Amino acid sequence: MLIFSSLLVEDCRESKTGTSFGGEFVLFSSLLGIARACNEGVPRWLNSDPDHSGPRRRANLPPGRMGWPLIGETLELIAAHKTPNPEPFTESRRARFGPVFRTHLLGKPTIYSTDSEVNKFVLHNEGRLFASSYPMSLVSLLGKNSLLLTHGHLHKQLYSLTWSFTSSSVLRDHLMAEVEEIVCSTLSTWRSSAGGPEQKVIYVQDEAKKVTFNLSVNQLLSSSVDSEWTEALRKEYLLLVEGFFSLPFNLPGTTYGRALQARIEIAKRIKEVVDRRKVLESRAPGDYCDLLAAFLRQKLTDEQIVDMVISLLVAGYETTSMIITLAVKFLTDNPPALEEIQAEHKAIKDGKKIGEKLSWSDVKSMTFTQCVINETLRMGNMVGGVFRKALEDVDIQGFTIPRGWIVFTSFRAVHLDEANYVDAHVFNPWRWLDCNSGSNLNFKFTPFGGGPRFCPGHELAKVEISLFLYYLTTQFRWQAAENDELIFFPTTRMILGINHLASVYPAQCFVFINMCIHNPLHY
Ligand code: HEM
Repeated sequence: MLIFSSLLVEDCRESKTGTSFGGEFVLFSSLLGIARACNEGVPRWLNSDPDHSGPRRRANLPPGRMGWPLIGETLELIAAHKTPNPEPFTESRRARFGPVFRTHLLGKPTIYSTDSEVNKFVLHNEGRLFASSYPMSLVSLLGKNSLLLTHGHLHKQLYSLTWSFTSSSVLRDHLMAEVEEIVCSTLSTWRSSAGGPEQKVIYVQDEAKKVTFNLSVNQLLSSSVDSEWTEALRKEYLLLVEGFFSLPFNLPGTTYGRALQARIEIAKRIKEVVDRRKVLESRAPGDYCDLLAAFLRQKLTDEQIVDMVISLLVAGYETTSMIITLAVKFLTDNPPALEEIQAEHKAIKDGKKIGEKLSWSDVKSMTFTQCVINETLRMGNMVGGVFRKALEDVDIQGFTIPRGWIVFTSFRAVHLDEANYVDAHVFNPWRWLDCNSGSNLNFKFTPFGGGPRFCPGHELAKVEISLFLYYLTTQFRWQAAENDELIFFPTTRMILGINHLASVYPAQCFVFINMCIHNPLHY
């Protein structure tokens, strides 16, 4: 899956809100000997048109500007997304050129679409007119057999395998109990051990990440690994993810070099689990029912298994944990919404015996919770859009997208367009009451993408978020301890890391840094 941030640019999170760029990228730009060159009127060798679109095709291009040679408008894009308000990048171009414009991003000439109809057309034609496209750094780190990178028959096989492990029935019969257990055990560590009033710092983003990572590992490898193994893998995995946002220079000490090393280590660890499992399966076939068992049954090679495990961890980890974190933030900032979700959860809890777990129908009955999740997905835009490559010249809305060009389908622009949502920048979960399923709305709501690559984990993600919010609101009360803001590069995240200070009172409360929690309410 492509997040805006899966780029070839160096991450420089240390600068948090600044618009400076990492050393590798600055070096890269200097090497290019930057000279501003708009598409019109530059010498041919400077005109960054690697596909050499002929005059006919160029005449039909959507309007726009290509920015600097080779790096195009990448710096402007990143600078905008390192602020809490990246919209001007898109809005200024949309106002000047219309909803579909050309630009040059991440080394490629790009058609940038803020139009839901164009997005729909592009995503539905995956594999025919367009193919998903990822930067080189990501390809090497994920591995060529990753579900996100495969095409054709292999993609279909791996996709339906993944889908079969996240379907409603699997969720209802198996996965939900696992999610519940992991959420409850994570939240139980927040409680005051002494039982008296005390203050405690809770890092909600980290806590959410523990939940989603542990769950993914469980789902993939089940009981074949213990918590120590999982934590060691998570550390390597964090290094790997850093590499997604770096220049693909495999030099010692670079982010990308460290990420490649981490990938080798992760592959070794996963391979050990696979070898152990093969022995166990040969002694007692059919004892396991996780994804690894399914991969082995389908006779995937070790290399394919490693790539699949890595890509599934990538796809579900940061996306879901960040939406959990954002949902807590939006609720904290909106007391009426918080009260309503608390009331919904309390009504469910009141109908339960002490310690009784949630049922599938309980989750399905959480109407307002689903509204909160939809609104968080719309405003949070964890996946701001996806990149596709045109496999041939494609004519659409009177324009031609030349073969080899990239199309960026911006979900973010559609989700925050006033023409699609009244007061689009206001968190208003009630807007979903009339259309709770949030199913696509004719491509005006696509947090999980669309077409043949529609997110196979969308239901699982919603269950994880619902359960986290349920146990949070029924066990704790909280208040914001300090303000924080969202930025969108290299991924959607809080500037301060959305760390929450929890002030814990005996059976009553928790507070966070940034947003906070109050107390365990007897559960
Ligand atoms: C809130 C959480 C999530 C969001 C916002 C999200 C969003 C997306 C989006 C937009 C895509 C489409 C990418 C494209 O078209 O290129 C996608 C694909 C994918 N997602 Fe998710 N996702 C989430 C959670 C999960 C989870 C929990 C899993 C775990 C199974 C998962 C697994 C995948 C996979 C494997 C793909 C690739 C499908 C393909 O390329 O065929 N996602 N996701």
